Amino acid sequence: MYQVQTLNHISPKGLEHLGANLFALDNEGSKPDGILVRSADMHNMELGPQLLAVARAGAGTNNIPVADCSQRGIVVFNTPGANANAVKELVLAGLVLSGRKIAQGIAWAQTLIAQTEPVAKLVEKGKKQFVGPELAGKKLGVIGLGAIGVKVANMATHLGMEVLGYDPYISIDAAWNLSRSVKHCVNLSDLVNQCDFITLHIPATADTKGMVNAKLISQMKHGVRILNFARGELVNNVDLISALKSGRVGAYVCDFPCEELLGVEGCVCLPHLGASTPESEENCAVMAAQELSDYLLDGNIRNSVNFPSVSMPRGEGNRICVIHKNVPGMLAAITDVANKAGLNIENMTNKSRGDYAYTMLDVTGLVPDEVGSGLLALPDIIRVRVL
Ligand SMILES: NC(=O)c1ccc[n+]([C@@H]2O[C@H](COP(=O)([O-])OP(=O)(O)OC[C@H]3O[C@@H](n4cnc5c(N)ncnc54)[C@H](O)[C@@H]3O)[C@@H](O)[C@H]2O)c1
Ligand SMILES: O=C(O)[C@H](O)COP(=O)(O)O
Repeated sequence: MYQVQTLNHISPKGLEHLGANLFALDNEGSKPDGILVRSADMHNMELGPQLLAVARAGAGTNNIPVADCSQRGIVVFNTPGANANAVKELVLAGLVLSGRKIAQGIAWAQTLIAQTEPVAKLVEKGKKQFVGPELAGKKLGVIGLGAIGVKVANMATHLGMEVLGYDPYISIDAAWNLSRSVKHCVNLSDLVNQCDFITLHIPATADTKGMVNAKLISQMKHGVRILNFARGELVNNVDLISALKSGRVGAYVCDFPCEELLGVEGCVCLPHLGASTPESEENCAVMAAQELSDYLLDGNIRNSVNFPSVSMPRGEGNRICVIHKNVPGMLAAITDVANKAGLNIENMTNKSRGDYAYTMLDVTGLVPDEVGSGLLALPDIIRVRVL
């Protein structure tokens, strides 16, 4: 029986994939084998030695100590694309909100109740303060053309916008899915200096944190409207607020409110609603639960952010799963231990990713305990499981 701890509310449709005969679900989870998480911050959590995997029901993994997990042989999964449509639809709202002063207009309309003049008259007198531009014919810059960025870029072409995209690491899949009318920018300056609207769809990493700062803003068009449905950390808020005050930035629509942004004119804050649809919560939960179950029960890895994708159909016999460093001689050393124990290796697979690698062997014959301890005694072996 595997213990699975849920750190956030996870859609019950996903949890159904963790059958009660094999998995015990628990919010507290003193010694979980697996963790299911959304945005809960895990950086200061103590992760026990028994923890095998963390599955993020969502895209961003900056709330998880991924590097530490890698060193300890804890596989971290996410659910690529499972909430992309939900975010795309909210970006559509964000585009309109950033141009048409809707949030400000709604707030103002609410104040009319206390006035002496008829509301309809006040509306017609006051509406001119909320005039804002249309999207059609304007230029939209999409930074990051992954699962969400591609959907946003394609959608914007259907709104009559001219779309420019920037992503130096674009995947082949994403490139195939991108509308041919999206203009490819090879550097960021080329994108930011011509766009009326800019939308961010990149992960928060050491390289991207604070990338929207005074320097980048100074290269943007005067009055540019910026949308951030990716992560708050991507934007230097002090620089952004000063640009909103000077009018250099016309509006900032952001899914990540924080103390300094609230109440700033021109800033529209949403409470991290990008993935908050029943459809997306369900998609993410189902995918995360399946990834976790497949790894815990069969050792297969799909959609990990720190280990390679490795899977084999399960046959008869036992499976030995080894997480190790990506260094020469590991395969020979692992198979040597299996051979010495008299095991016949029926199938074997090995893949590496950066500094780490993963090897699975399907063997016939009972696997004696010495195999596990023998493998763990080898240098550069991080974790061994016999399933
Ligand atoms: N608001 C929300 O609720 C919500 C929901 C889902 C995702 N997100 C955020 O959006 C981000 C993107 O999600 P996704 O599903 O599209 O992820 P993704 O991994 O499919 O796409 C990210 C893209 O960013 C690109 N990229 C990385 N660094 C870049 C850089 N410096 N410049 C340009 N491009 C760069 C990558 O090549 C990739 O194509 C997530 O990491 C997460 O932080 C927010
Ligand atoms: O990275 C993500 O997938 C989003 O930020 C969604 O986060 P949530 O699952 O907490 O809504």
